[in-house]
This record gives sequence, structure tokens and C-alpha cells, in this order.
Amino acid sequence: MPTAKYFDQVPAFPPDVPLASLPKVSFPALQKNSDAESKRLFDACREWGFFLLDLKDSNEGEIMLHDAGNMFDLTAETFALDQATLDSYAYKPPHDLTGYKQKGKLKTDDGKTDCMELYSIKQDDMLGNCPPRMNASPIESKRSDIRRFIQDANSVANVVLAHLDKRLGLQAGTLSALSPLDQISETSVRLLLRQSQASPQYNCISLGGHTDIGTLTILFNAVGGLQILPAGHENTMANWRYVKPEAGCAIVNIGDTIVEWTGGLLRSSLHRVITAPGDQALVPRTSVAYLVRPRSDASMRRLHGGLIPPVRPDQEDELRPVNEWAAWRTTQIIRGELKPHTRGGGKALD
Ligand SMILES: O=C(O)CCC(=O)C(=O)O
Ligand SMILES: [Fe+2]
Repeated sequence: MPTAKYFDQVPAFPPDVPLASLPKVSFPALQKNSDAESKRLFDACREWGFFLLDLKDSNEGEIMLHDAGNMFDLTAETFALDQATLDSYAYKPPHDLTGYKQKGKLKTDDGKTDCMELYSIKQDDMLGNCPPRMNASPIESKRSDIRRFIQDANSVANVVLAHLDKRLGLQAGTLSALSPLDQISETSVRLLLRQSQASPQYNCISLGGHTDIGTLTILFNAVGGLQILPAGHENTMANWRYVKPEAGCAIVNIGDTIVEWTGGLLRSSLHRVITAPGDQALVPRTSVAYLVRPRSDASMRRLHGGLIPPVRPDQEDELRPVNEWAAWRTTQIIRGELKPHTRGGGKALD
């Protein structure tokens, strides 16, 4: 998450909860093109589909952490608005996910409903790639901070994508060219709030199990509650593992789109948010996510080259445009016709 300042404001993460042993990848080492760090990144994307990205000791990384702090402050300001005002910016699923989602709109794995408030901000709106939308007032007044967060998060994402290009044996720049800042996409900044609980219900699912639909996600949080279901494990309460947020680190995860593009080589892991552990449940839980989606004219078709296995004669190539595929998948999940599960992590070509 952001800087240590935000960790100092919340109770400590308890020592006695089951943790996902996520690899921690050094951003400055990736910037210096360390081959060992690049390999660790790739292995993490295949095994877990998740890793901690340590942004400290890098100028660009420290700026990113500062930007994320601004987004934390924006999250607090936005959700402090009264309910009627927030409701006037309500999102319109499945095609327009920009705006406010109140709690209780989504089904969780246990048949109940979620308790997470979300506000999605459209990248194209902030960058001027589309006619401006009217957002809640704290967002309107912080357009330049949001723009800076987007630009810096996009640069961080591109460092990660460049290493994935290299490890996959794709031509340099292949993945970043599929989500450039100057082209229309569904990329968004998502502000999330789980309110505090006076008498915590530790088994309460705040946001149901899902995989992220896009390319990759850069997530910042200071309070725990994010959990991953490790690959090969049945979806039972006992099998989920907490991710422990660390000061100076972002949490990065691979989305379904890269799984499709790589023929299942990289993993998109099932994750969810549950009540924060220990005393952390007593304070509001804020998170900020930069959700990278491909440019709207891209397709879900498998990429060619390098380690990516070609489509076999018994397989059907996925040819749908990215947004059509995303709307189809979102609708299927909302209707309960598809149960999200971990995807990818398959074998590479030798
Ligand atoms: O709040 C979190 O830690 C995770 C949120 C998440 O998974 C999402 O927004 O897709
Ligand atoms: Fe997610």
C-alpha cells in the first residue's frame, strides 16, 4: 500500500491468520532489468497470479506511493458524502460500470450480498479521451491528482508488462501496446470502502470471490481482508489465505485477459475480500485499485509466438472483441451461470 503513514493510522495485522506466501518483487530491480527478479516475477504470475511489488528505493516507485496516498484521501472524502448524493452517481451494469455502487448489489459465494462500496472512475474521462462525465465533487476537484495516479500507475504496469513480454518470448512492447493511455478502453481507478464493524463478523464476505477481467490490477491497501484461494484448492472457508498488506508495496495481480492471450500460461487467481482480521475490523477499510483493461479495439485472440502454445485443432480460438467478451462474462457471473474460479497457470511450450 501507500506510505507507512497510512499503516500507522490502523491497528496492526494480527500474526496468527493463515497467509498466502506471495513473492515480493523489487520494482527497482525490475527497472534495472535484473534477470533474477524478472524470473521471480514470471514465476509468481504463473503460480499465484499475484505478487507484492516493493516500490521503495525507486524514484518512480516512491512517487507512485505518494499518488496512491492521494487516492486514499480521495476515497475517504468521496465516501463521506451523504447517501443520496452518492446514489445520484450510481453505476449502470453491465455496460457502464463507472460511478458509485452501494453495498448489497452483488452476490457473494455464500449466497449473501456484498458489503463493499465502490466508486469507479473512468481513465478516458480523466485523460480527456472522451467527453467529460460529471463525477462526485471530490473526484471533480481532484482530476489532476487522479491523472497523475493514472499516468504513474500505467508506467509501473508497463515495467511489469515489459518483463512479461521478455519472459514469454514476445516482441518487446507487445503487451503495453495493447493498453496505451491515449486509446479508449475500460481502464478505471476503483475506490473501495468496507465500513468498520463494532462487533466484527469475521466470516462475513465483503466482496465475493472473483477473478479480475482485464489485463492486470495494481492494488493498494493498508488494512487486510483480501484473500486468495490457492490454485488446486476447493472453495471452502478453511482454504482461503490472507494477503498481508505491506507499507511501500502494491499488490499486483494478473487478469483473465492475459490468461486468454497467453493460452492459459499465466494465472488469474480467485480472490475476495472478507472482514479484516483482528482489530483491523474495527476501522474502515479503504482500498484503491488501478484496473488495466485493453484498448477497446483489441480482441481476446491468443497471441502468437514465444512460449505461448498455439490453438490446438480441438480448441476454439476466442475471437471476440475485448469489451464484448467482458460484458458476456460479467453478465454470466451476475446471473450465476458461471462460477468464477482460478484460470490459467498451464504448461509452456518447451
Ligand atoms: O479491496 C481489495 O483488496 C480487493 C478489491 C478487488 O479485488 C477488486 O476491486 O477487484
Ligand atoms: Fe479483484
